[in-house]
Amino acid sequence: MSPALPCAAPGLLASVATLAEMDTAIAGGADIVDLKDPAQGALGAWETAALAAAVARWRALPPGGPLLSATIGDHPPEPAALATAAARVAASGVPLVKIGFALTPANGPEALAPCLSALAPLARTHRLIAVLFADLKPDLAMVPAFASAGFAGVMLDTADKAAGPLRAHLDDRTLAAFVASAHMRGLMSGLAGALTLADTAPLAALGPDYLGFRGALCAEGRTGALDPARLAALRAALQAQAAA
Ligand SMILES: O=C[C@H](O)COP(=O)(O)O
Repeated sequence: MSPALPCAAPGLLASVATLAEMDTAIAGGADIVDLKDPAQGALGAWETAALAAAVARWRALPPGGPLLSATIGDHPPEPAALATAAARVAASGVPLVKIGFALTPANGPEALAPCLSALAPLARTHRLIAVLFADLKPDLAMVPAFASAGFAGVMLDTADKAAGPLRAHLDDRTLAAFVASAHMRGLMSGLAGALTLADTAPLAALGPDYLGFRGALCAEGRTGALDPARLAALRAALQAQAAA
């Protein structure tokens, strides 16, 4: 079974661009604080010094606080590129490292195998989360390969934030199958991709461990500032799912 987050409804992953936003996300009850620079792309990465500062701040929190994740940047599905970027982020001490695999029907399993081989040493020492992009139409039958490679979790997101939200690319039945496939293999599962408040109930019903948000947290688009009121509304919506 999945190393699920400590709540019945999905946890709330909040992507943050700065240390100040990290504090806001913690105060607002995020279950996973996700260090990501949205101005640098779908999985834009933080600089090394800022990552170190965030990890130090997270380690100083009292017990029972959120998990911490970080993205490694947008890279092609090439072994050296992914392994180098993932190693840099993992070296910061961040407990969850999110690695995007820009896989399409055309470059699926053939591209994935060498990437997973290159990441295997890191997967033995760190908790890696594979991110697949719904708008690239990846073959979701690849989920078991991440479990075999020692990953801790898989999530779906979108690469092109102008191309519509997650559920415009994959229907709920497919998303449910993705979540179930992850859980059958002991992988944490996450769903994201331009999600809004209206997505929380239908996606919570599919049983993922967490839902991820950036754009919905910002009043002026995902590269704008994180708005505590928007975070509070999403937090309340997920809590309502837990109570339902
Ligand atoms: O990991 C989650 C992402 O930050 C989601 O970003 P988004 O809501 O802008 O698509």
